[in-house]
Amino acid sequence: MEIGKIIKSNSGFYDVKTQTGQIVRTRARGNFRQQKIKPLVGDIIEFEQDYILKIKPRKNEIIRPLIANVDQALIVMSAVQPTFSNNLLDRFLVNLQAQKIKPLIYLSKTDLTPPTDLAIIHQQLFYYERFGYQVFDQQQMSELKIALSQFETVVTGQTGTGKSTLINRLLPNLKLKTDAISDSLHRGKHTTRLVTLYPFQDGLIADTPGFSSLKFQGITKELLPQLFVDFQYFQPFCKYRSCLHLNEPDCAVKQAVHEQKILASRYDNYCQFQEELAQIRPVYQKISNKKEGKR
Ligand SMILES: Nc1nc2c(ncn2[C@@H]2O[C@H](COP(=O)(O)OP(=O)(O)OP(=O)(O)O)[C@@H](O)[C@H]2O)c(=O)[nH]1
Ligand SMILES: [Zn+2]
Repeated sequence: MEIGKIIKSNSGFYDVKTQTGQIVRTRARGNFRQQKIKPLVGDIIEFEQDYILKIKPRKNEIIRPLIANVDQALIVMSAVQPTFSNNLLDRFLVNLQAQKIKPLIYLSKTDLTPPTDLAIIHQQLFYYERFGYQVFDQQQMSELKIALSQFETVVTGQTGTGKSTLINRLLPNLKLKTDAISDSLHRGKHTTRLVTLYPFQDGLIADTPGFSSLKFQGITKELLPQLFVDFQYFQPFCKYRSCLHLNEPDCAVKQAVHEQKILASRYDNYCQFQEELAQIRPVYQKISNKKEGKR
């Protein structure tokens, strides 16, 4: 029996990276299908003679793309084309943290950005760094490589920000490595979005399809404040323990915004996200009303 990690799947075949770094191809036995369990890219498995015996419990499972056991996500934000958006960045941060995935930030296209615009973006990103987020750009490729070298990382970001460009820089031989299973097989009519984990040093990297919008998943209005890491420093000083930092009196978070200790855009984005969450709430209310009616 051997242990490995699925790095690619196609039509019932799974390419597995073993503990010694070899890539071998396996299949799932019928009993997985009977149990309606589908091995996912990222799964840690026990296998024997080309067959998967057991899938280890997953740390997490993300849907787009379908992938398991993600440690961290590298958010590729372009400075221009598309224009840098702190709103989108905050959206990514909140969503990733809700899924217990550590976010890292990469700023692309700095070479295309006028110096004054770039300075404004750097100033904003400096704020994020102060609150513990790692930020990289083309100047910090070696630091980025270290941050990626031990983990399973998904590269995410808006369409056209430069995810593939970055991955190609990190993995110049990628073309060779993707040949394990022919990519042409992936282009069937009914295929779900398939994903591949590319070995990078002792870690693995996955490219993800670009997003144009990002909806909140599994986030409630009570959880949202906890996902704003900078708010955590001030929250204990709010009058109410359950303060949502909206209309409550004596709110330390709002005071910190006023004193410019919290970036104004962070608070604006927070309020906007709360509004968005409030709009999807009636669905939950309907369900709970029904339940009450039954009692
Ligand atoms: N000048 C410059 N161009 C870049 C940089 N990064 C990406 N590009 C260009 O931006 C365009 C989009 O880059 P991609 O790497 O395809 O972007 P992507 O995020 O993978 O896009 P999707 O696959 O649509 O999600 C390409 O024309 C790249 O050459 C950069 O740092 N500097
Ligand atoms: Zn408050």
